[in-house]
Amino acid sequence: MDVLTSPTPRASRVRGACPSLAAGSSSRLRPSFRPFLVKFGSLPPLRSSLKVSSPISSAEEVEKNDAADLAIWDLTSGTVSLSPLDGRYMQKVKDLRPFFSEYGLIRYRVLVEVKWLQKLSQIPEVVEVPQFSQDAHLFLESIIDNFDITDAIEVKKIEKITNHDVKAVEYFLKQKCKSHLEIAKVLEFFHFACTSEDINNLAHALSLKEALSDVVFPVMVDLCKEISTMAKEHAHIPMLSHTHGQPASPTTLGKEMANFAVRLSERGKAFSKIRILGKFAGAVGNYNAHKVAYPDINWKCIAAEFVQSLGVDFNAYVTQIEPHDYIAELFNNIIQFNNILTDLDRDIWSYISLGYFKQITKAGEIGSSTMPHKVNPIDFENSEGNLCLANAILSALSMKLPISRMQRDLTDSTVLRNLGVGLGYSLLAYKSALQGIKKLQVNESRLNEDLDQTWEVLAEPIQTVMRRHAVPEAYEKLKELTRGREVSKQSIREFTESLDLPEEAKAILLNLTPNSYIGEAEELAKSVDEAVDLVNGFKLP
Ligand SMILES: O=C(O)C[C@H](Nc1ncnc2c1ncn2[C@@H]1O[C@H](COP(=O)(O)O)[C@@H](O)[C@H]1O)C(=O)O
Repeated sequence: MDVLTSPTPRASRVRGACPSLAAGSSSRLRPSFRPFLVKFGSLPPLRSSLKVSSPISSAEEVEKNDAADLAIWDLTSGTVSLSPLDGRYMQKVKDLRPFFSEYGLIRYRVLVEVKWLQKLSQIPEVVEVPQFSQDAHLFLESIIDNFDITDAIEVKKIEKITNHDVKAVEYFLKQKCKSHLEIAKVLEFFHFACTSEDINNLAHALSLKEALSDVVFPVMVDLCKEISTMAKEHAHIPMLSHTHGQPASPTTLGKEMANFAVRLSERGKAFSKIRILGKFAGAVGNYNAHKVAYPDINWKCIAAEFVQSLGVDFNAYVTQIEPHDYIAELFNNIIQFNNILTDLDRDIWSYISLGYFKQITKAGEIGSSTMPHKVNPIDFENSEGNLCLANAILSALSMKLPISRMQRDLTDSTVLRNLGVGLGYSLLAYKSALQGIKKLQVNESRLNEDLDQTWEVLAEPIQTVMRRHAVPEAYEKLKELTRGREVSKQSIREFTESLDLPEEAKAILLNLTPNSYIGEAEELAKSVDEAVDLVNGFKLP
């Protein structure tokens, strides 16, 4: 499976490797490398006048090439790829490839087909498939465990003839097993009574479940942890609020981060209620063929057992397809998580723009190509941009997938090939936000400067205490003092001194500064862990 984590030349032949648009870069490649790219579809052929003299003509020869060539391959395939997820950002999202590449889909299909044959051998009434020996089971398991890119390519070759991607998997398995005497006798029971969707829906369910648990959730959790850590570290640091973009009652930096940590972790908790569903009920969901072939078997029970044995919840009421409602529910929750993160990205962008955060600089890095002084908030901008793409794709999938004409149409097939794209843009956005957060440095003097210049924020507590002590027209008096006027520490103090208030109340007001007028913000931020439960990470049920 490792082969999919780096785009080796052979991997590029599987569906999913994008053909190039970037013809212009071709003539700068090392001569030995270029013909390979042409051969496998990553570059258009050169005009004859540009042809290099000693071309390498086969994949085998290229594979013998040195590590430097492969490094160039990495760089080159990234530079010419159509999709930025497979190009510029490949390193950040490549962990999703084993699950959502076409290789991944074929591998999961192989797994489901093999497990179904094994299950049939355990049903006593299916006498034609006797209990497999341990050797036969081991042989079948090894097909799953040792599945590699060569196998995937073999399936693709068969698909070229069948023009049916699932049938190609069945033929591949028959081919693979015909050398095993015991299994060879029951080859016709591969894909027995199945429609392709029986295989596909479970393959997609497994890829989603495993990719989320192994790759996406851990990064979401890291993000929440990082934000809660900020909440606790900066719990006590006062910050001017900006409702409507205007100076408003102070908060603390930590408390604002705590809000995000809690919101994001609530979305995380919601995953535990979303059941990943699977069907295995044949061509139109009623076990029609099954019942004719073996009338005495309780096929619904067998299907439920089989689906659950793969770690997927059973959906009994289906057409040809599992209706994908759970994918919509799952993606809607991710969309909400992404929306909250967009809100955080924009807030941090704004705080950086106000100077409340500085960003740690790295020698050699450039901020602006023309304004040498700049340190731009590019990580948060990258995150926001990719969240926009992620949500566009995830919501397109969530709106489309639950709709299929009558007992099925095939529109979902091509759409489902993009599950990893929506999650890929999400993962990239999470990683960019994390990268940005790690560079942040609080600029306390700048925060204090703003607080020091906005003594008018004390108008709210003064008028509230005046109202408590029944001073008439409290609000109106403070409005007269502060609205649209220059307000200083001095003018606020003089006003407070002049009030007809009990001495104790007055002393409290005179002690108040914009820095100390933060309510319970510090305590709320410090106790963020009570509201954010990340110990067990995010989990599907
Ligand atoms: O089990 C069956 O096949 C039943 C059949 N329904 C189908 N169900 C699932 N896959 C099918 C179906 N039909 C075609 N194909 C094959 O799907 C592939 C579609 O390719 P793409 O649009 O690139 O995603 C592409 O490989 C297609 O050949 C029906 O008639 O109801």
